Amino acid sequence: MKQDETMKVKRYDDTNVNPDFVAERKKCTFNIELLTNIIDGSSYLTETRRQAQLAVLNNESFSNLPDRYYASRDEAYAQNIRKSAAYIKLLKEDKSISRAESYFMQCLIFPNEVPPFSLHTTMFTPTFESMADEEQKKLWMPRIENYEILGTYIQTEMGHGTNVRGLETTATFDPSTDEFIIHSPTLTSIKWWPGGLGKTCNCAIVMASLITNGRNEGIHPFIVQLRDFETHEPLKGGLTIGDIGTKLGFHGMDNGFVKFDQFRIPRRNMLMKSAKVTRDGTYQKEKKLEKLKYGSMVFVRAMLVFNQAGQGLAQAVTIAARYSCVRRQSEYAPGQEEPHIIEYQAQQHILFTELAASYIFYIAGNKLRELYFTMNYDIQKGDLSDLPELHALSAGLKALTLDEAVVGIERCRLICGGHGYSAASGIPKIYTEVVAACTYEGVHPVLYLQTARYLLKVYQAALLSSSASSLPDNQSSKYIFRHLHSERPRFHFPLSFVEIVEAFERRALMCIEKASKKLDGLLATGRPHHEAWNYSACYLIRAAKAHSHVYLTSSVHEQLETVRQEDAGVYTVLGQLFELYALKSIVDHAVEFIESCGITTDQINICIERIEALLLNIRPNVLPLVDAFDFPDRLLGSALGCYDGNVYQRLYEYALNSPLNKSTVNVAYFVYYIAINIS
Ligand SMILES: CCCCCCCCCC/C=C\CCCCCCCC(=O)SCCNC(=O)CCNC(=O)[C@H](O)C(C)(C)COP(=O)(O)OP(=O)(O)OC[C@H]1O[C@@H](n2cnc3c(N)ncnc32)[C@H](O)[C@@H]1OP(=O)(O)O
Ligand SMILES: Cc1cc2nc3c(=O)[nH]c(=O)nc-3n(C[C@H](O)[C@H](O)[C@H](O)COP(=O)(O)OP(=O)(O)OC[C@H]3O[C@@H](n4cnc5c(N)ncnc54)[C@H](O)[C@@H]3O)c2cc1C
Repeated sequence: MKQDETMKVKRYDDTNVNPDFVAERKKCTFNIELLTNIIDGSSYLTETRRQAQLAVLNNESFSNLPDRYYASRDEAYAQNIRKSAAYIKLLKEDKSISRAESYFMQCLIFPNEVPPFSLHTTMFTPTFESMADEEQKKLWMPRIENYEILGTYIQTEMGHGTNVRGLETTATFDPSTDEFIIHSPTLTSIKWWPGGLGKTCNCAIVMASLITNGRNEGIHPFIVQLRDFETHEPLKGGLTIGDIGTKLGFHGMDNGFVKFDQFRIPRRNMLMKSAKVTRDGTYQKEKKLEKLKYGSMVFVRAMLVFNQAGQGLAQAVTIAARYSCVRRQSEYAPGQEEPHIIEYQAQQHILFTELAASYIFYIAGNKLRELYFTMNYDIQKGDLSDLPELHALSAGLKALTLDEAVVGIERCRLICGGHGYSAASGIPKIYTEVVAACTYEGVHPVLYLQTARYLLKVYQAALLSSSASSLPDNQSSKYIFRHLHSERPRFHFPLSFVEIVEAFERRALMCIEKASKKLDGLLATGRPHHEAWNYSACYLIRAAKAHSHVYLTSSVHEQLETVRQEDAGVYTVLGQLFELYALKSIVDHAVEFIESCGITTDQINICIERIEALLLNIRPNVLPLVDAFDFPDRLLGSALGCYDGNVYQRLYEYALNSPLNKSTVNVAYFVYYIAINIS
């Protein structure tokens, strides 16, 4: 990105800060900037992010409506399109903007929004790049890269989302014209949900069952032009396209539907890297590359851990923490001034455990992102050996972190009392965006079961081997081999960090063993595999969750070991957060830890006591710990969570701006009440 020295503005306005915040910030015991670097991934990424954010803040084309929470759906969509056009123009003009910079810019231009063109970058382009052959890339990529083609990813249908093999849309090869005919044969086969499909995108990757020479060869990707490049009208020849209507959130996004009625596309619009149909209709495929077609789902799932679970929860926590340091309520000691609500242990327990979780998801999410890019490099070159690991890890972690994050966001809203329920708090918006990610890219029971499927395979392999040497070091399931044939250690309380990681591993191994036994037991009674699998689901899901917890604790522990060499202050606070998250999880799943680690209920009680001690340790650093997330006020969009802590003034301004306050007597009240009473 072109650097502009003149645009260096002060990040935070330190004038007019609530005096309570000034006092809170003075208690800080660690170097905030270092922690920010860890959250971002490096000091370089922190600087990159800040520059990108400044560029957005200083560009008027990216400004929001006076108040985003009062926008109707039409206005929200129009605003997103206006900002998208300015953003895409900028990306086209300044080719030096890197992928990371554009990502950071996008987050701030569209705070807590998935904008209509986002499917173009997150799914359409990656799927095309991964599934098209070289000739197709040469032909299409220049127009995809310069946004002349704006694409979405069309997979889900009204009747099928999870069961991808059950999709009904067909792509039948017609050798007489060298074309595929895309068709929606039933009401339930209408494509439903794709982001940006309703009004915005002009092209799409469409997943459909390929039929040639009378044989159904299964689901394949096709690139399909949907709209005229000049007029933007839907193409003639058999397309009915529209928006699917209002949802829980995503108001600025045109999730859409499309019904294909014998719509024709050239044969070469089938993406032909791993499979192809020749001119005479012969189908050929390279079996080993078959699973590449699921690749973009793996990508987005891996990114959602830091992007939605980590960042979403961290934003809600920032808002709740700042508000808790401003809000005073209830008489703590007779005759004394009301304390800030942060002083109540009940408040601290919720707030600090969610603060800890947000750090864990952020840091583990960053590690997963790095792992994804490392492994995907080989995968794209045709070595798919790491794909099962990456798929299992991204599916389980997407599910676990988002499951925990949405509960955490809601808990943050609740501890803000009545003002948490106001849109002005910013938390309802965060919730509706993050909870969508629990559905898109795969519902969680299904994803956990995918992870469990992989774990059982690893477990079977471990039973047959006594060493882990056959598994590469980056395999998160290596502990299964390591612990299967080794003695369980005696755990000492309070647990050391190393013991914490081993406790999570032992618990996961036990859950995997139990799931395997359950499945084998049902199979032994003569049940068919699919039935035995179905009635083992509760065990299998527990195993997948426990395994995902292993990745969270072990990857953050690895990060802690690095930090230990660098800075004692940051190591201490990060260690407290790590311990708090881990101990709370142990207490929440006490039965599993007691059984797998040979620990006692008394030792669980030691964990409970230790949690209370950690709340006291964390208390002085609470504002600095959320400041370290470094969220600009514009990103949070919250009257309760602003950096300066001037909560009440902002709430009042928000209310004064309510469209209902434009008149003193509302027209509807006049027409339906006063007028009727008069007549
Ligand atoms: C710093 C800068 C960085 C840049 C950051 C970018 C940030 C991006 C952030 C993004 C944020 C927001 C964007 C959001 C946009 C919204 C997008 C929404 C899009 C969608 O929702 S698209 C539709 C998604 N649909 C689904 O997810 C469907 C879910 N269903 C499944 O996945 C199915 O369960 C299924 C896995 C497909 C089952 O199919 P099937 O029955 O055929 O498969 P089996 O169970 O028999 O398994 C077969 C075999 O394949 C393996 N496998 C399954 N899935 C995958 C996979 N994804 N990858 C690899 N392998 C897979 C499975 O394990 C089996 O293997 P085996 O036979 O055991 O060897
Ligand atoms: C905001 C949003 C954006 C989206 N964007 C896109 C997009 O851009 N492109 C696109 O193609 N799709 C998109 N989707 C669709 C999304 O991917 C699907 O909704 C999702 O994969 C779930 O499929 P489904 O809705 O058919 O649920 P179903 O598959 O019907 O599942 C319903 C429930 O049944 C249970 N269930 C189903 N199957 C199983 C099983 N095998 N084992 C155990 N339990 C099961 C689960 O509890 C599940 O929650 C989007 C969805 C949303 C909400």
